[in-house]
Amino acid sequence: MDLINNLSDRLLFAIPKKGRLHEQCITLLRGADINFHRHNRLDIALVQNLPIAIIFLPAADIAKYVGEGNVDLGITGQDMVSESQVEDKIDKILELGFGKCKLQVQAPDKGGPTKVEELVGKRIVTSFEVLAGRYFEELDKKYLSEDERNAGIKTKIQYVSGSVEAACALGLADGIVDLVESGETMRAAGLHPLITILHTQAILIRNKHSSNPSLISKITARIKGVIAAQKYVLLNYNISRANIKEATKITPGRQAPTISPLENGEWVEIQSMVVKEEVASIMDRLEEIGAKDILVFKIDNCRV
Ligand SMILES: Nc1ncnc2c1ncn2[C@@H]1O[C@H](COP(=O)(O)OP(=O)(O)OP(=O)(O)O)[C@@H](O)[C@H]1O
Ligand SMILES: O=P(O)(O)OC[C@H]1O[C@H](OP(=O)(O)OP(=O)(O)O)[C@H](O)[C@@H]1O
Repeated sequence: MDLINNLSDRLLFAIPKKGRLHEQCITLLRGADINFHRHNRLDIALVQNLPIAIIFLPAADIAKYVGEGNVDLGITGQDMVSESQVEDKIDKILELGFGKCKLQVQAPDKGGPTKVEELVGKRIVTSFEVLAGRYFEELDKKYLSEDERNAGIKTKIQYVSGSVEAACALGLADGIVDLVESGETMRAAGLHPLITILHTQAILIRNKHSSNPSLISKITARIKGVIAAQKYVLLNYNISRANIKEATKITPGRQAPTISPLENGEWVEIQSMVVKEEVASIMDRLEEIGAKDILVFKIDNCRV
């Protein structure tokens, strides 16, 4: 198939071709019924049921491509958007709730600094040279004297593309700036955090001037539905009429709970969406007020 000639009428939607965000992006698109087949090693896949082409790119490049308008829509980390300095060229459509982590300044446990200002004038290694550079430029202004600055002293930021955590052990750096989620990689490298520069998660972005806003709205609504379905479960239980007020305080629902009478007249059935992470404690509280037959249902997809 002539892929390139097939792209002209399609909305171009970039997702990370590998790495931390890749699998979740694929799951999200599948859940949104955006169907495509990626041929072996090809970085472009045509969507079969919508006029969209999925473009597989390094997460680090997606913000730049969307910002420049080479692609219309993309999923990448907020960190990549800030690092690429394209915030004025893109619209952030939606936070996606995965890829959550922090960009932190880190230093060696043994003999390393305990405060970030101790790194001023020293060597920092990072893949985030813009964000790290901006952060330490401010610290330099604050903590270096005018004489020191006039003498050309400043914190040195060196870019590496990966394995940033090895830099201190290799003698290349006094501190690093890198992403931390569980902290396992940091601890394994004998490092500790000094300060958080940025909180990040995966986001859906569009170019400010991208065409086909109605298709973008449709994709956004579908993705929102998948995210909400992952976040909520449906709770169903029976409760005596006397306890309806108390029960609806515990499960108010998104708009309001659905309350249906049971045949015996004294009891009702209540149905309500609840946040998945809170379901166990909500069930405990419902039991305490006498709820029976509490059932939890997974939501496959929804529009809220
Ligand atoms: N440990 C993590 N936990 C959650 N999200 C992360 C983590 N590490 C990175 N991310 C998010 O995923 C994005 C891509 O990071 P990743 O390390 O996968 O990038 P990559 O360098 O393109 O991939 P690779 O390391 O395979 O070359 C980051 O910009 C960040 O938003
Ligand atoms: O706090 P943790 O849960 O240990 O995660 C942090 C690690 O995850 C990312 O790297 P990744 O594993 O994606 O590989 P990379 O070094 O190739 O970017 C990041 O660069 C850290 O190294």
